[in-house]
Amino acid sequence: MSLELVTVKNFRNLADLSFSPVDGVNIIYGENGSGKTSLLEAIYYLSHGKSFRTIKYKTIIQHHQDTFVIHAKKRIDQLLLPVGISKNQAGDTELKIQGKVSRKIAELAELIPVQLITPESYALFFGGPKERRKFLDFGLFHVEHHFFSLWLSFNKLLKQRNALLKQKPHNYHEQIKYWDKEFVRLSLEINTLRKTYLERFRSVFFDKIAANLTLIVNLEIKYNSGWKDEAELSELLIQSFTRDVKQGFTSFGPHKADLTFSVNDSLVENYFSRGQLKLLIYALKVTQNYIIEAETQKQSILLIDDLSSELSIDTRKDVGQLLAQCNSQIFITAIESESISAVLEPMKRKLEMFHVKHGKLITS
Ligand SMILES: Nc1ncnc2c1ncn2[C@@H]1O[C@H](COP(=O)(O)OP(=O)(O)OP(=O)(O)O)[C@@H](O)[C@H]1O
Repeated sequence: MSLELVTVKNFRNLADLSFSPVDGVNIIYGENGSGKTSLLEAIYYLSHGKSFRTIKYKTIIQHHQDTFVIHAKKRIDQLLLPVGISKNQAGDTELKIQGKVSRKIAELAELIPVQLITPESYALFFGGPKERRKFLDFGLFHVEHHFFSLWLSFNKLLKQRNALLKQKPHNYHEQIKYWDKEFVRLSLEINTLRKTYLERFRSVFFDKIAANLTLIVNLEIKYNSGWKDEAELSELLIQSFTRDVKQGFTSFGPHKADLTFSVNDSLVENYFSRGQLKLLIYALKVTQNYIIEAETQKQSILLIDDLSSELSIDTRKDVGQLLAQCNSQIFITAIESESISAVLEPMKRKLEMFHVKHGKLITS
């Protein structure tokens, strides 16, 4: 179920790199600027159709080249499924799954669940609610088939509602009332799926993945929708109507929900040290992958950029214990491979080291 062969062409400083990762832990090490993060970025791009570093695709295409290509073979039972994505300077994207052109990145995303941990992952706590909704919905996207189409329908409706608001209607008229019935119905469905998923998430997180972490004593994970039921959301839409018209957007609904992580009534970002926050990020992402793997039989991928930064040896061991609990194919970057030996100790997985230098793999 893992990625077995990855080829990256004209992607940042990776002119033409091919490697065969193992179904276990893949360490990508090398000097600053050698191309380690670019390699993770390429794997991420293959699943998400976008970079985690920039929205400007032209900065990704190698200088003086027209098109980048990322290609991989994904094992599904006995089958080796070729998947690929390319993008050129004109902005044309081509996705291919088993030789057939696909128009939907969601198809690739569904096939290859890729999660990422970087030094910027603190955004889960310090960033806005959007980051936390994205985290929750990533899990739902993979385990709840119905969720994606529901989310697309909701977003279409939200756009229509906002367009209506921008026409500055004078009162809460029939047409809006009509749209709002559907808006409330979809909101309710999304909320129910999120809450059910979060219940499952909490039980896996507290009872299994993070059960031995002293860090999580008194940790609370809460979903705040901003309303409790159909009647309350309907009422809030009416009450906030004048304000919504002024703003030109809808202020209540699942697009405004948030997750909070707190300890003793303090948000973790105001309470935990950076090392503790990082450990919590690992625990949350491993939980997510564990659930995806348990419920879909798909193997997920965990990309970890610069693992050793800000983590003491003991915390690295804790990270190793956490990582040992999921079956994900793992890619870890480090400047020196020795810096992560404490992480690797508790993991009884196949291990392979890849040394990157000036955008190329060095066989040592
Ligand atoms: N479009 C591009 N074309 C060619 N080279 C690029 C392009 N974009 C970035 N680079 C170069 O790619 C190199 C690899 O960067 P990358 O971030 O992958 O390095 P890294 O090994 O992760 O380094 P660090 O350990 O410092 O994080 C950098 O030297 C960067 O200048």
